[in-house]
Amino acid sequence: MTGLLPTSLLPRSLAGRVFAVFSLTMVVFLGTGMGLFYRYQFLQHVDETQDAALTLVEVAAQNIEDSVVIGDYDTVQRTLGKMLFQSPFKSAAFIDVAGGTLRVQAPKVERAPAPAWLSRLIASKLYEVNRVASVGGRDYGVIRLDFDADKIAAQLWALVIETATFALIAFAVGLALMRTLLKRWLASLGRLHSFENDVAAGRVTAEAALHADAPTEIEEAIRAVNRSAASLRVQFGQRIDSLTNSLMQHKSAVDQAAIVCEVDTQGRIIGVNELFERSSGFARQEALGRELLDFGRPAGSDAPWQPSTGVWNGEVVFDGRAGRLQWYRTIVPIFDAGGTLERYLCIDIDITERKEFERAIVENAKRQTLIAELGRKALAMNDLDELFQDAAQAAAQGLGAPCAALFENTQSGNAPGRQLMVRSGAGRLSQTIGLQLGCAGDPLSGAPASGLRPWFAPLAAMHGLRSGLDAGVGAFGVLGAYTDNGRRFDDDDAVFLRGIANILGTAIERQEARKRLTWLAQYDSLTNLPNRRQLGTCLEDAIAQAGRDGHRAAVMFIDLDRFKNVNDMLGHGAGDQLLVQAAARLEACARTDNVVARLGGDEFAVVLPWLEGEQKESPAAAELAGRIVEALAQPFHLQGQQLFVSASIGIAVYPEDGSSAGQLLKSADTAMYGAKNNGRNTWQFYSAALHENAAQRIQLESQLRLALERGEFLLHYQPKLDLAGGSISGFEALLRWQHPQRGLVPPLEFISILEDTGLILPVGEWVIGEVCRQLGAWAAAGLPVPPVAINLSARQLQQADLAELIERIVVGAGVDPGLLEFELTESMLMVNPEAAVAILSRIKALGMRLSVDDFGTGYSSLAYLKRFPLDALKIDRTFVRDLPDDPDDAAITKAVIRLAHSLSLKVVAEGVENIAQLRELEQYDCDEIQGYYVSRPLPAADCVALLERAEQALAA
Ligand SMILES: Nc1nc2c(ncn2[C@@H]2O[C@@H]3COP(=O)(O)O[C@H]4[C@@H](O)[C@H](n5cnc6c(=O)[nH]c(N)nc65)O[C@@H]4COP(=O)(O)O[C@H]3[C@H]2O)c(=O)[nH]1
Repeated sequence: MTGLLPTSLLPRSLAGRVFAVFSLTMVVFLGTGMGLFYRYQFLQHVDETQDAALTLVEVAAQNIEDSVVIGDYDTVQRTLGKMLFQSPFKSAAFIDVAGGTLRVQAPKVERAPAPAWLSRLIASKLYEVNRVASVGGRDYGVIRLDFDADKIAAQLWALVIETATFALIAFAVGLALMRTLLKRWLASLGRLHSFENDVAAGRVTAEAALHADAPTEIEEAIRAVNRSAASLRVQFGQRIDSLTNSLMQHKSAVDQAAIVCEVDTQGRIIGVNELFERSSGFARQEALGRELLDFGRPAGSDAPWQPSTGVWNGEVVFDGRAGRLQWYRTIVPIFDAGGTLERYLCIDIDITERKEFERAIVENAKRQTLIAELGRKALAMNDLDELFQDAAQAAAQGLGAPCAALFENTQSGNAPGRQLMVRSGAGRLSQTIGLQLGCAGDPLSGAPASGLRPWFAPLAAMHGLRSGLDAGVGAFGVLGAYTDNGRRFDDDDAVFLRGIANILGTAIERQEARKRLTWLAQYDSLTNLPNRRQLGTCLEDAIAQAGRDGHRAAVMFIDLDRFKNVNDMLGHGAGDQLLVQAAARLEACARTDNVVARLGGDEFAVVLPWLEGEQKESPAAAELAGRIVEALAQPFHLQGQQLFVSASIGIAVYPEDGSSAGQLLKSADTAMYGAKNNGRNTWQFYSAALHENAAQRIQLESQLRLALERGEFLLHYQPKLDLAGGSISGFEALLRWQHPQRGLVPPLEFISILEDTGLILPVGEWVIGEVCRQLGAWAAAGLPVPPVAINLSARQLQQADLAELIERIVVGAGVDPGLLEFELTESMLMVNPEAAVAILSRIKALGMRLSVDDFGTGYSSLAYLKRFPLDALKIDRTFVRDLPDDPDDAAITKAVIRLAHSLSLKVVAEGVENIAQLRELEQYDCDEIQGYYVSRPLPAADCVALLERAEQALAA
């Protein structure tokens, strides 16, 4: 309908619209219906009027025909008059044939006038009625009726008015009814408005009311509205719940994370959260009503917050109950719905720790810079006083203290009542340098780190200092920083001060180390004697002096004999003690102008800068050397034991034996070797011949290096005689060197060189292999194969895998291990007894025998030797040599044999050269002998005859 009618023409309300449309429809229908009705009525009325007029004129004609005939025109007139009564005619006339007209007018009737147009319309539709009055075929005249159109129109119009009035009334009643019903039906819809009001008023649970007789559509619509409202209520309820929940969580989160307070428009606190209370230390009741500015003034140069409509951000600081606090503050104005400022929300984040951390970082960086700078100075600076001054300054600066000082411990040792002296100072304490302070006990005990030490009390009183922090600078003293405001120093302060103190300590240590290094560069730390370098300088000086003055100077090279044995047996501690004692004896022997030095190891030297007399071999030098030899030959007392070491001394004289310190020392060394070769415990002046010997030794060394690969080594075998059975009980393999020029060289000339150069290891391995090979050859020749003893050197015993090496060689050669015996010296065993026991036990476990060689020349402790898995011991030939005449040797030999037997060891006497010795040893119950009396060492080939004889003896 709204498409058909412009909506602007329609009323806004539904009722109005329905009413308007209904009215319009009714008007159209009524208008159309009544129009058609009137038209029909009009036409029918015209027709009926026309017909009635015809009938009437017929009746009238019949009634008047007789009268006409008779000329009774009164009757005619009456008849016509009757006919006009209540007729639609205006007039009736009888016109006789002569044209006379009898006209009767219809009486006037008052009627409501009809519109002229209707009269005109009716007049146009009706035609006048004429009837000829004839009687008996003769026409007497014409009866004519004239219609009264106005009258007819008035009648019709009255009808129209009447029906229209009725229709209008009916229409009005219909409209009124409809309006009432519509209003009633739409009243339900109208209630939606009150529902809306309810909702608007917050009564969200209200429902739109339903009218009992409400039309179905409206009922459905209201139900739909109620359903939608219910659904919306549920949805909004959930949404509101969710929002409420979310809001609560946000609030809780904010309350957890931030310090929140609400402030009224005047800047007074009207609410605080728990965190506010906790952080500030102020209870809610205390905070409420107070100015927000009481809880935070801008930390920097920012203007303080003032109530305004803008957001304020900034850092604030205030003194909380638990200390100074720093918060980052955001103040947000809150407006009501109308845009009026309602209050402020103030959110603070506690940045105290962060600020403190930042401050600590900056502070720390400053301190690190100070420490780094001081460290750099400490490295570069040699002047400790300047460094001390810088350290005191740095301590004061880094700690923000007005003064600091370094106190030096001026009393050594642990004596009670130490003294501390102000060594350097910064600030007020810079005037107290040199001041002596009494200090009972440890300078770092007696007061808390942040307080004042008792010993500092006088200075504190003097300068009004109330607190301090100090740190020990090693054994040197104490570094302290002091304030006059009673400030408490914290751990970081202590760490910083310790850092400064450590730098000082390190610098002091470094300088001491430097001094010590300088000293060590010139002196021997063990004996405190000048070292080789210092000796060289002294000797150079002496040479220069002697050269200038034209006199002689000399240097002695002193080597302790058998020092290595002491070292090996009693350990390096004992060796060191021996060296210290020896050094003391040397100094005691030397004259004041002599310089006694230690060259290293067991080597010493004495510089004699001034030699009197013409002789090169100065009696004074000889006399000093003799004194030294004698002094060092005296027993040393170490670890409760009496030990004997002797000395071999070589003397070289300037200018004859060398023109430089190096040459002279070398000559003295050569002479010392000469003394050693002369049987040790003696001295020797340098000579060209000695030099020759030393040169020979060097030459031998290089030749020995090639001897093994050139196959220049060979073995001789010296038999051993079993005294009880009188048979050959075995051989000892003895190394020989077939020198291309010198012929057969005995081992004493080269074994020590082999040992010194380490060549003894491959050569020793070769000896074991060669003995195995020889045993195999003798066995292959069908000879009775005797056991063969092999000498092991100390260097070989130092090989941890010696037993495995021997096993490999013996197993490789396929020799019975029981045919092998190894000879070791006592001193070898004592170098590292634990390792020796382990190695020897493994060798023993392989089935080989072990014996101790040269017994009696070393430590001769049978009890000690019990620890080793030994089978036999060989009495050194020095004890056998003077048998039977020397009662001491006889007694020693007898005792050794008895003791050895008591330990189940066999005894072999070495160096038996005559029958007397043999008989004596027989009496002592000696088991076996070895010596030239039985046989000299023989080449392997010569042994065959011996073995054959033995075989024959066995056969006999
Ligand atoms: N005056 C005298 N001397 C006698 C008599 N009977 C034997 N001798 C000598 O005494 C030495 C015995 O060997 P040693 O005590 O083990 O002493 C040996 C041993 O310590 C060492 N030596 C020899 N061969 C080897 C070897 O293969 N390896 C190692 N490491 N040392 C060896 O060389 C040292 C000397 O060996 P040699 O010169 O062969 O000297 C041998 C031998 O010729 C005698 O009645 N009177």
